[in-house]
Amino acid sequence: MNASPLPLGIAVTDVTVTYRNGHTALRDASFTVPTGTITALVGVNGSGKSTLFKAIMGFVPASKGSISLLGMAVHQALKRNIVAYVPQSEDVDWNFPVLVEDVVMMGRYGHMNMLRLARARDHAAVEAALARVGMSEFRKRQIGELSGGQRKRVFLARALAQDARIILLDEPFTGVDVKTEDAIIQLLRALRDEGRVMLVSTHNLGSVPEFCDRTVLVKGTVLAYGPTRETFTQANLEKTFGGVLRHFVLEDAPPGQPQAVSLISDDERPFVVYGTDDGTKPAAGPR
Ligand SMILES: Nc1ncnc2c1ncn2[C@@H]1O[C@H](COP(=O)(O)OP(=O)(O)OP(=O)(O)O)[C@@H](O)[C@H]1O
Repeated sequence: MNASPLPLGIAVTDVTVTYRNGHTALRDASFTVPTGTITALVGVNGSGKSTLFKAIMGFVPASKGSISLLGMAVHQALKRNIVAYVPQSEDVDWNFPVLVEDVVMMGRYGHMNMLRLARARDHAAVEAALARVGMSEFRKRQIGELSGGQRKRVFLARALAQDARIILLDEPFTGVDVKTEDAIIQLLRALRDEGRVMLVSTHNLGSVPEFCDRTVLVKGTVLAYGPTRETFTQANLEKTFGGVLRHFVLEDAPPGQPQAVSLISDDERPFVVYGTDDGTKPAAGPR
């Protein structure tokens, strides 16, 4: 007998979000994310990525459409601690005096009673989460005393302490060195292999084909979504980024090298598209 299929990790259907000032940041956005995947959320500044995260977290209401998380409505999923949000650095007050271990303990709040008294299992979860992101020795540090990469790891540890099945990461690589980025990617892969869902907004286009199974392209709505191989194409990226995409074509390569190379760069790591063997035009998609 076949096992019944797992519910979709995230299903967003025809979602429109209008802020109180009347600005519609997302219109009729639809996409799905299966469980056990890392999905990139890609788009220019102001295209609606954070708005999508806020709608998934129930911070802003959708004026139209529906969102389901592991088959549950958002409010049910939040109640069951299924979803965690790792915020953009700019959204955090780093001057707030709080220790690293206290930030990670916040991930346990949903598992505690109203008095928020941490029990042995909460301390154990915090310890395990800090160890997993390599931050155990920083547990007594003030959060404001950490580097950008260390801060990201602490917020990821908070999501792990929560044992969230769906983790939303808002630009986790901004201000992070390549070594830390690689360490975060390794961790995300391990979490994917445990069957969790990671939705990651990023401007590091070059890293997307490397570690994201799927991609959602956003520009005030969802333009395209699906396996990265099919979605993350030069044509789709041009639609998504329009004039702001820096697109260089390097030609006249030496013999034996790809005959044309396009560098598509939004911000940080560029996305490299190698040319066809006859050297006439760049092939879309990573190699
Ligand atoms: N609270 C708000 N009230 C009104 N408009 C908002 C609000 N928050 C965001 N917006 C607007 O909604 C649009 C989408 O913003 P959003 O923050 O979702 O973009 P983003 O894709 O996350 O951008 P970035 O890459 O810069 O983080 C923008 O035009 C923004 O100015």
